[in-house]
Amino acid sequence: MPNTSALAQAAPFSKAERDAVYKAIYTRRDVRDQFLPDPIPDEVLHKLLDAAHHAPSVGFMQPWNFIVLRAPQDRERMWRAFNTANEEAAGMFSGERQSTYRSLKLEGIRKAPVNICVTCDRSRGGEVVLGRTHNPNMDLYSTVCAIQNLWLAARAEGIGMGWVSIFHDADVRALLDIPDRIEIVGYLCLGYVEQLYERPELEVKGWNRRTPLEELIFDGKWQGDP
Ligand SMILES: Cc1cc2c(cc1C)N(C[C@H](O)[C@H](O)[C@H](O)COP(=O)(O)O)c1[nH]c(=O)[nH]c(=O)c1N2
Repeated sequence: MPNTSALAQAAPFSKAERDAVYKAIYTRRDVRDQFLPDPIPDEVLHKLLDAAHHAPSVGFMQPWNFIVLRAPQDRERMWRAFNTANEEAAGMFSGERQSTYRSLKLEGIRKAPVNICVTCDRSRGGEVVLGRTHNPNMDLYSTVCAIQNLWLAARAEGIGMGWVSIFHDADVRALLDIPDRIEIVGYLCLGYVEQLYERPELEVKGWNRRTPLEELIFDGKWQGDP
């Protein structure tokens, strides 16, 4: 018989609590340039990482680690790796799209006082992991859930976060001493903010727009192709 004694009431959220959850979701932004230099106190950073650590994970595998970088010289080295990759990325667009790309700021590595590299240890659960037996990528998806928890908790604490993925994996690995068996999932920049874009910056700057939700919902089976 399952032991149900650990169950508690699923206490309903008050209106204010519900509003706060949606406020975090809808006003969260990817931050690149609005970071203030103020340090993030250790206890606040710990709260954010603990929120990340309470994300769901396949088989309760908790495959994540958080490499925290604060030293300006460490962040400077990461920025140089970004810059190399970003030059290559710019060259992959042509014409006006390339000029727009070059005008975008796509990271806050040096401006944000804290950078965090989030990794996934694919071997943490042993050979066979509950829920991952038929799709090994579930551990990576779990790690992304942790990053989203971190992003929303940061928003609630007045801290902006930006995800930077314009790197060669090998550069990040070498700079942070990450062994081959560990997957690099996300590189994040965090710092206090006073201002945030009301809409995604990439929309404000004409790079892309939000797809109407109705176009993305299918009834019963795939209906995306004519
Ligand atoms: C996996 C992944 C990777 C990246 C991003 C996001 C995610 C989920 N985003 C941020 C992205 O551009 C942003 O989320 C969207 O433009 C939507 O904007 P808001 O997050 O709503 O502000 C991002 N932004 C950026 O400026 N440089 C980058 O390298 C990346 N990389």
